[in-house]
Amino acid sequence: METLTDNILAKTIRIRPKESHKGTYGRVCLVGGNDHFGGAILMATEASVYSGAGLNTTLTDPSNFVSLHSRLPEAMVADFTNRDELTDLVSAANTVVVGPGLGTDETSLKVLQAVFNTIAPGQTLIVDGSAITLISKHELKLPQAKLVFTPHQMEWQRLSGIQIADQTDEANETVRKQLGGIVVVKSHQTRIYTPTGSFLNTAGTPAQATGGMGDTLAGMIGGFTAQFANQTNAVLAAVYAHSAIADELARHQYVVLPTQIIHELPRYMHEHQH
Ligand SMILES: NC(=O)C1=CN([C@@H]2O[C@H](COP(=O)(O)OP(=O)(O)OC[C@H]3O[C@@H](n4cnc5c(N)ncnc54)[C@H](O)[C@@H]3O)[C@@H](O)[C@H]2O)[C@@H](O)CC1
Ligand SMILES: Nc1ncnc2c1ncn2[C@@H]1O[C@H](COP(=O)(O)OP(=O)(O)O)[C@@H](O)[C@H]1O
Ligand SMILES: [Mg+2]
Repeated sequence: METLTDNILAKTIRIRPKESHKGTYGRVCLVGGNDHFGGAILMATEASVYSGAGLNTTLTDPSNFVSLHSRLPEAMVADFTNRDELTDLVSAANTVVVGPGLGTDETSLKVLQAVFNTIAPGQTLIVDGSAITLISKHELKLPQAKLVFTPHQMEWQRLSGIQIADQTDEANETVRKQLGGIVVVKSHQTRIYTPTGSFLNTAGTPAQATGGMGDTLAGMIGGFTAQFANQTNAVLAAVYAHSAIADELARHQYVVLPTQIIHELPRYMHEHQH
């Protein structure tokens, strides 16, 4: 198991070429946010926008449209129950993030199945939060795509069947192989399992233990994978940056809010571009 350091940022965050435009930096489609968990998809979307993804569209419950637009005019919105719009927007994306605040009811399940039926093998699909719980509950068949799962330990227990106390590297890696793709098992020391090796994130702080912190990471992984070519490095860099920014803020703060991490992203990425 390799420990992540800021080397991963230098390997990943590129100085932007002059000759470029929003299309150069990827399209992200974020799917989630029911009528109770609007904040989750708002934070995920804000994290993707502030990570620098060129175009961001959020498929959510219409009750979240006004709050999303008033906070984040950069993002586009659409109703996640509109099947035609979902198909068009998911198909057009480089990266799709599904799950933050999606919920686990009948509508949530239909939305997730629509995403799974639309996604293509060349696209990156970040599977977070409620989407992980739904897959576990309904034993859903996974689509062909570049899959990135971002469970916390309880969600990983549901998805993998491995009890939290038994989540050893060996057991986690065995299930990752069965699932395919990358698995980010989030905890106070997040572990990332990839086809090319396993990584330990020793950055991060208990000041991060607050709702929305994982939704924010999912959006960052969305923004990083959409604009940086090496998908594994993009995931690793997002995990590291999320915690390293929190560590900076926690030097002077008892608690670090997800939105505070998001707002530091443009400055932090500027300092670490190569
Ligand atoms: N503002 C919002 O709208 C928020 C919405 N959220 C959404 O709420 C939905 C449910 O997610 P939750 O994670 O709250 O609920 P879950 O029921 O999936 O998991 C939470 C449970 O797991 C336990 N647990 C064990 N180990 C853990 C670990 N290492 N990290 C975190 N929890 C651990 C917790 O104690 C808790 O009982 C998701 O879709 C999520 O995106 C949450 O992110 C909270 C904020
Ligand atoms: N004590 C801690 N130390 C370091 N990181 C933490 C700690 N507690 C939580 N985190 C981080 O916060 C995030 C929580 O994710 P998650 O539980 O999915 O949050 P939510 O679903 O509420 O957005 C993960 O990235 C996790 O690593
Ligand atoms: Mg979560």
